[in-house]
Amino acid sequence: MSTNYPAIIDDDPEVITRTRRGVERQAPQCCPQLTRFRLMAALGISMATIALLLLQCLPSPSRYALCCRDLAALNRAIVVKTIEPSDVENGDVIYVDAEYSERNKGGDRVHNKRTKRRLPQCIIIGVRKAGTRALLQFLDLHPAIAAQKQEMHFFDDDEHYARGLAWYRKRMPRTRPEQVTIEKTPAYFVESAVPERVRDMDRSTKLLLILRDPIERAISDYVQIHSTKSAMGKYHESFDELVIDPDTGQVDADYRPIERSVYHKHLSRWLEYFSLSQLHIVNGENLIRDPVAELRKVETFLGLDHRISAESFYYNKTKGFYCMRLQRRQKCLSPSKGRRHPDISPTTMKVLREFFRPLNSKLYDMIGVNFGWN
Ligand SMILES: Nc1ncnc2c1ncn2[C@@H]1O[C@H](COP(=O)(O)OS(=O)(=O)O)[C@@H](OP(=O)(O)O)[C@H]1O
Repeated sequence: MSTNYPAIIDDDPEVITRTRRGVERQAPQCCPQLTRFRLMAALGISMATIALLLLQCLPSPSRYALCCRDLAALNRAIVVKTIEPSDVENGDVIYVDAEYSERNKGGDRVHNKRTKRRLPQCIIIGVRKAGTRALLQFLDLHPAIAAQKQEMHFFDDDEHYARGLAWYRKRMPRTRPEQVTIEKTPAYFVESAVPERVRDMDRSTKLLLILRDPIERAISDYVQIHSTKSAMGKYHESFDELVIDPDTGQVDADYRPIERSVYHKHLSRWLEYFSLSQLHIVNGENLIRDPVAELRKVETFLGLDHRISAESFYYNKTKGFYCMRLQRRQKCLSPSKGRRHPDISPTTMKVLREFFRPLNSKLYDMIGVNFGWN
């Protein structure tokens, strides 16, 4: 059964502007009166809140000191919240309009006594190029989820790991006790030291793994590498050249984009340290087609209420993907997500299908789910 998304299936009028923090997209400034009205309203609400706090401050000197601290925090929050969207920093997200009224879920800026930084109870372990960013951003719509938007590379990078769990914890967002902290680093899935290290942090950690047709994923991986090399002015062979060994005419299983797509091999390492019940596998193709249905399964896995609804999404025709509709702005993933794939020769595709067929069967047997990729 497919989800009923809002009827508006439209493109966004966008202009690109450059800010202190990089490139972002803004809606054209067509309604200055509206902007002025919003500013006045925000000012009015701030003044009223300050007046209320001052009234509470009057009765006792100790409460006066406490209130001054609250007022200072409130002041900082007003400034910070209006100038910077924290998750623009990772370059993976494009804001379609200019308003930064981020939901104050964990009290990231105003430190509520009930919030603190916690180690992640859930980790998106991979797999690279399968939709890990979309999964993280979409889950972050849930009020009981707080995501670290930057990839931490804590468990796969020896230097980071040597800094210890306290270092890692300090990099997590502040959360209330009932919230789930999530981080995503797709490299975790394929790096051999990681499963044991995650188990050593907390054996009850919940793992999310998003998978996609291994051939499509390998092509996407190639496109990512190709675009980095092109940006550096370096020559890069075609996918066909890299993937097929010219001597044997067979798939080069050591080529990294292929090796990373051999899911059953990497997963078996994780299953030495975690039970299958601690792992939820997200279907990457379904997340593109019907995000809400796929996210519902994740909400259930995490033991959370179903709070992410179709109202939070709209289909962006230009991008060809669902984007997020927040309170007063819209947000798509960056252009590096959803790049055009090159044409692959039918011979290469045939060899790849034959290569992956038995490997996919091994994965299906391991997890008891058939993704129907072949
Ligand atoms: N809503 C939405 N918007 C844009 N892109 C989406 C979305 N949902 C899933 N995807 C797919 O995400 C693919 C990129 O995967 P990752 O985010 O895991 O890449 S990365 O490993 O973090 O670089 C990316 O792969 P390519 O299409 O090959 O670029 C997308 O297909």
